[in-house]
Formats: sequence, C-alpha cells, structure tokens
Amino acid sequence: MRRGGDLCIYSLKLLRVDILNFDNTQKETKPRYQFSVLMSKGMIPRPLSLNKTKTVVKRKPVVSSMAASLMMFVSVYACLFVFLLLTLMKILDKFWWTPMRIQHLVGSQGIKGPCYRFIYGNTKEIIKLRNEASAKPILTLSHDIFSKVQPQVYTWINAYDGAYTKAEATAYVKKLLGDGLVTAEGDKWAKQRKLANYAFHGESLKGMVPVMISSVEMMLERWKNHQGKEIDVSEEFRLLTSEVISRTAFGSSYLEGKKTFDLLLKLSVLANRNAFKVRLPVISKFWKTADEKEAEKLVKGIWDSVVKMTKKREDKVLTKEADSFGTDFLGSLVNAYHDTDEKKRISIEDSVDECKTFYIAGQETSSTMLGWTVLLLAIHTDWQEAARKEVISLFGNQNPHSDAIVKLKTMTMIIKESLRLYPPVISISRKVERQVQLGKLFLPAGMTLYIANMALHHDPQIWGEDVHLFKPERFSEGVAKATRNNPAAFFPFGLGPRTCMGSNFAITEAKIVLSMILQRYTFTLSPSYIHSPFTFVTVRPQHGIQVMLHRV
Ligand code: HEM
Repeated sequence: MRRGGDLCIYSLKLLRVDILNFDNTQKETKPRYQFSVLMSKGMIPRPLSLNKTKTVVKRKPVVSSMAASLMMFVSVYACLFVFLLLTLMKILDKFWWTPMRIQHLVGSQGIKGPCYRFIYGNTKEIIKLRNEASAKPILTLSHDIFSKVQPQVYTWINAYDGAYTKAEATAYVKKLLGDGLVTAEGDKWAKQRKLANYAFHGESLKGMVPVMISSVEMMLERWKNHQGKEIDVSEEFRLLTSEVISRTAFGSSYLEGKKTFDLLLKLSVLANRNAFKVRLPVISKFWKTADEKEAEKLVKGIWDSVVKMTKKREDKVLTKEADSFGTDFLGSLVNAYHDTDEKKRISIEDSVDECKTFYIAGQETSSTMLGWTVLLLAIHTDWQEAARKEVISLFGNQNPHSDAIVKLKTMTMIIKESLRLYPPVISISRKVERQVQLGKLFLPAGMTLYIANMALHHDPQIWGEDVHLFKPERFSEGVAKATRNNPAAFFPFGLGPRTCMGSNFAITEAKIVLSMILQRYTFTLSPSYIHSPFTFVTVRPQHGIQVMLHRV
C-alpha cells in the first residue's frame, strides 16, 4: 500500500495539513530541450562532406561559415536561456506556485495555518521557536513536554486549531537510512519487510533473549562502580542498546560495530542541524555546503565499514569456517544477496541501507525509551517498588526467561505510560500521492500529512485533565479502555502496514533490562538532573538522565 493511502483510517482529528512540506520533487520533469534536435532540424548546418572520388571545386564558404558560427552562437545562448528559464520556473513552482496553491486549497476548506513565506516557508519561525525552547529547561519535573519538544507544532495548534508543519524526510535522512525498510515503498518494501520479519519475530526473537541478558550483565558489571553514587543512565543505555542490536542482528559486538555507530551518529548530527534548512533545486546539485560535503564523506565511510562486515560473513563460508551465512538479520541479508532467484535477490546497496536502518532504528529509539522509563520510575518510587515486586515474584533473583517476560503486567503498564508521555518517535508523515477526498476534505496531490502522535498522547480531551501525570493504571485494562476505544489516540509504534518492525524486540529488550536493574538496584533522581527533553532523531534528554543508585 502506498504511504498516502494509509491515512484514510485515521480520524480527521489526526490530520494536520502541512503546507510547508509539499513534495513535488518526484514529479520533476526532465529538461525537454535537446541539442540534437537543433541539429536534425537543420538549424545548425552540418559540416560539408568531401567526396574524394569526384573532383570538387573547393570554395571557401565564407558567408555560410559565418552564418553557421552565428547560428551556433545563437543556439548555445538560446539553450542557456531555456535552461535558466526552466530552472527559474522549477524554483518558482516549488517555492511559490505549489505552496500557494495548496495553502489556498486547504484554506478555502477552513484549515488555517501559519502563512507561507517565499523560499523559507515557515522554517525561520521553526528555528526561532526551537532555539527558544531548547535554551530553557523545564524548571519543575513536569511531564508536560509537548510545547518544549515541538514548540512550533504546539504554537500552531493553539493558534490555528489543526494546521501543522512537519520535518520532511530531507536528503540527510535519506543519507542516514538509505532506501531501507523505513523509507522503501512498493515491492521493494514488501521484500525487505519479509526478510526483517523473519529475523525479528517468533523463534528468532526468543533466541535473542540470552544475548540481551548477557549484554545487560556486561552493563551491570560497570554499574558496580556506581553503587551509592550518581550514574547517567542515558549514556549507559546508548551503549547497551548498541551492543544488543550489534550482537542480535549483526553477530558482532558494539566495539566491532563502533566505527559504523560513530559515523552514523556524526551523520545524524548533520541531519539534525540541517533539518529546517532550505536548498534550492538544481542549484543545490552543483553547489554543496560544507555539511553536505562532510555528509557524503560519512556516507562513504559507513558504506565501507558495512561492506567490510558483510564480506567478513561471506569469507567465513568461503574459508569453510562456517557452513552458512547465518540466521540472524545480517545472515538473511547476505543470503538474499546471493539468492539465485532474481525476484528474491537484493543488491549490495539494499543490503547496506538495511544495515544502516537497523543500526539506527534498533538502537536510538530503545535507548531513549529506557532512559525516560527509568526517569519516571526514579520519581515515582511507588511504581518502582510495584514493578520490583512483580519481577521478584516471577523470576526471584534469576535472570528473566522468555516464557515469563509476557507475564510482566505492571511493567507493561509502566512502559506504555512512558511511551505515551515520552514517545521516542513524535510524529509520522505521509505524502498524498494523488488527489484524494478524505471525509469532507479534499487533499491535493503532493501535500504532506503530518500525524503528531505526541499531540494526541498529550491531549486532555482524550486522556482527561490528568493527561500530564504519570499514571500507568490508565493501561490496567488495556489500550482500548485507556483510549476509550480510539485506536488512533495512542500509537507510539505507528499504525497500519507500516507499523514498527521492531516493537516486540524493543519491548522484550526493555522488560529484560528493567527487570535486571530492579532485581539489583533501587534508584532515585539525582539533584544534578536538568529536565530538558528535546528532539534529536528521537525525544532525548538534552543533558542526560542522572540517577542515584542504591543496592537493593
Ligand atoms: C521504543 C522503541 C521504538 C519505537 C517507539 C519505534 C517507533 C516506530 C514508529 C512510530 C514507526 C512507524 C513509522 C511510520 O509509520 O512512518 C516505526 C517503524 C519502524 N521501526 Fe520502530 N520503533 C522502535 C524500535 C524499533 C526497533 C528496536 C527496531 C529494529 C530492531 C525498529 C525498526 C523499525 C523499522 C524497520 C520501521 C519501518 C517499518 C516499515 O516501514 O515497514 N524500531 N518505528
């Protein structure tokens, strides 16, 4: 299913019109003028052919050669003029005509939003609001973070009741994720989704539990030095989730994959920095900024290290060290790359893009979810105690085992409430591929729909006046009850066919990590913690999450 189509299932309330992020790049037409046409139509004289068998009286065609030069001169300038004219038209189309048309169309249907400004759209305002928000930490430990994390969306919802902008998938995001599962479409998406499904669900996921446990043991070994002291859990969880995804998906350790992680991190810094910068079409192809040049180098570095990792796996089979490419995610990718069936085969580019996607998606989101959950439990020690009791009653002091992980009911409620208040992915966007009617709304092709799940997770009309309070009991009778049967009110992992590929993986990992911490430690929030959630790929704690560790 095309991404645009998925949205029909959402209620109108979810749909926010994003005038800024119309995307007409896919519809770009190729330049139609061609030099060869001029030639074939006789506008540029062909050179005289010299027939050696006949006696030809050669005359210097002084006048005609001057005319030819003149014609050539005029033709070149005409082409240049046409090229510049087309470029100008393209720029005007992208930065003036299409946004104004979309703004007029949606405005005439009663959807209001911030005015579109030529070239910049609303980016200047976004940058200003974001800078202001990130400069000020929240002085109390309030979970009312929506206005802090997405100040522009918050301001505009209040000002225009429903008009939005969104962070479009920029060229940098493409560089970061390639054409992997998150961004791919159509048949390619279906093929990649099947491969990943096999590697991350059912028995494969069960098989990952011991690896997750031993990675947590490694982390807890480090924590022994912090007993009775402060520890920044966000940094710890970054290392832990990197280790877990490296070992479960790629059969290597964090240290082996460190170079790839470091390069991806640098690239995400550039992606974040350039998220709201405007680049002119055509011109941006010839003139690259320092960040773009740097990003290209990073992409090359990531390519080299991922290909090296893939080759290592292939070599093991070639040197008979192993008899198959393996059953983990990397193994499935290498198998698919070597598949004799052309329909199932994937290219090396696809394989690299998938690795990049899973390195990022598998680590970043899980890490922030764990951080926010520990913060909430550090403040709400009653819930921390309830979760600990449940863990001890199920596992005692033994490591968690996969069959009982699903029985952690209190912990499930805690994780859901943490995902409601601090959803790592704060919005989902879809492009309207072709003109559609949605309820009474008429949505033009090229428009981007921005579904702000964080806005919904923090909406008092859905959750009640206590919306900003940490109350895991909301989920005691499941999501349907908590949302009063509104499936589109809570979707931290997305909805529909493009729902998160790794949700089971992430929840299993979180339950193991939290159980093993709770078995050993109680924790309270450190006085040095500064409450400042901000967006950097996911919703991150700007200054880390420092807690005080005490042995149980
Ligand atoms: C708390 C953790 C996570 C959260 C909150 C989360 C959230 C999401 C959301 C909201 C989407 C839907 C995006 C859309 O509809 O455009 C998504 C898609 C995806 N997620 Fe996650 N994710 C998490 C963990 C993971 C993990 C651990 C992995 C990999 C092991 C992963 C891999 C993916 C992939 C590959 C997609 C794209 C699926 C597709 O388009 O078919 N995610 N995730």
